[in-house]
Amino acid sequence: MPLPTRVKIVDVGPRDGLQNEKQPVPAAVKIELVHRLQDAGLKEIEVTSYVSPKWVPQMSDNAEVMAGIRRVAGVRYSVLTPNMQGFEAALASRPDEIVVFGAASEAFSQKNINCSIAESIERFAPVVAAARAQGIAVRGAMSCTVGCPYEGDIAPEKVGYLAGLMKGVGVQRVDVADTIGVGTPRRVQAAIEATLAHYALDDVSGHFHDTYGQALANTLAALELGVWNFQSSVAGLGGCPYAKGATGNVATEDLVFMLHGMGIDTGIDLDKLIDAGQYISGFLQRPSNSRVAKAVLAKRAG
Ligand SMILES: CC(C)(COP(=O)([O-])OP(=O)([O-])OC[C@H]1O[C@@H](n2cnc3c(N)ncnc32)[C@H](O)[C@@H]1OP(=O)([O-])[O-])[C@@H](O)C(=O)NCCC(=O)NCCSC(=O)C[C@@](C)(O)CC(=O)[O-]
Repeated sequence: MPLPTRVKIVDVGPRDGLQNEKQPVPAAVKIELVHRLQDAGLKEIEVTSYVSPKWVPQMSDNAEVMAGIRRVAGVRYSVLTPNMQGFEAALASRPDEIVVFGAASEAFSQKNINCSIAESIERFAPVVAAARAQGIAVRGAMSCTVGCPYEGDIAPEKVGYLAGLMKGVGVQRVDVADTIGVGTPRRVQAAIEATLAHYALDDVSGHFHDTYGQALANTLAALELGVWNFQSSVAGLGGCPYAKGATGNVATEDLVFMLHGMGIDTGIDLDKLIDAGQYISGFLQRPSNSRVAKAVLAKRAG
């Protein structure tokens, strides 16, 4: 399969990147981050989540953040909605896309959303139907498609099973997420292939955390299968509250550098993206996790 010539990136930094942050991040900072990402050319941004503020306090300003962003035509703003309560709350903020999120691991499903895989699908079904009736796109995040912090290795069959359930309730596209970053290229390909039994190539994206330094290799493995949608996090921000020790997604800067180096178009201005990463890293008072950002900043400093 020839490699794709263009790639679409969803920056999940404002949501996945910040949800686990212990220090309060004011809504104004999150809004500014979204603005800087869109100014850098991102066409899809995962802004926030409508989940329980007791479970994920950092996202409790969801409505304020969504109300504060300056929308740009052609940019898709997505939010996570695990159930009807979240969807109804999100509706007022007019997201372009909602994300239901399930797991290929029973244990992770219980820890993350307090229900079994089967129950999660029952919760998603009315959310998906309501969103589609309102003309809102629906994405499904599939966590732990390679490994789970509680169950260990996850077989591709479990990924295929979840993808089939997502498809069955009308989820339009799905993310193959390596939540704890233990995936290696061939195992990630197996998870993607299991998903491709239910979804077309154009509707499958890769979401790779970089905990074990495998995320770019896994991206290349996904590109080899023809996947051209990916999620990443500016400055490599992030981690999941229910996956201890898991670090952030692959840094968007590193992903863009690799893709541009391979002649694959992303529509993103790397310098502006690095500035966006510097903005949030400056606020958090720690260096960016992006190796590319570190290298470029050192070069800029002369
Ligand atoms: C899913 C729930 C809400 C179920 O939580 P639950 O306790 O089973 O829900 P419940 O229906 O029994 O309600 C209990 C309480 O939660 C409230 N509640 C119920 N629903 C909502 C809602 N939508 N928004 C706000 N509040 C809500 C509800 O009002 C009630 O409040 P109380 O009466 O006790 O004051 C809970 O488990 C939760 O919020 N979990 C957090 C999940 C989360 O955000 N995880 C991180 C994101 S997933 C991720 O990072 C992985 C991903 C996507 O990036 C891909 C990857 O890398 O793997």
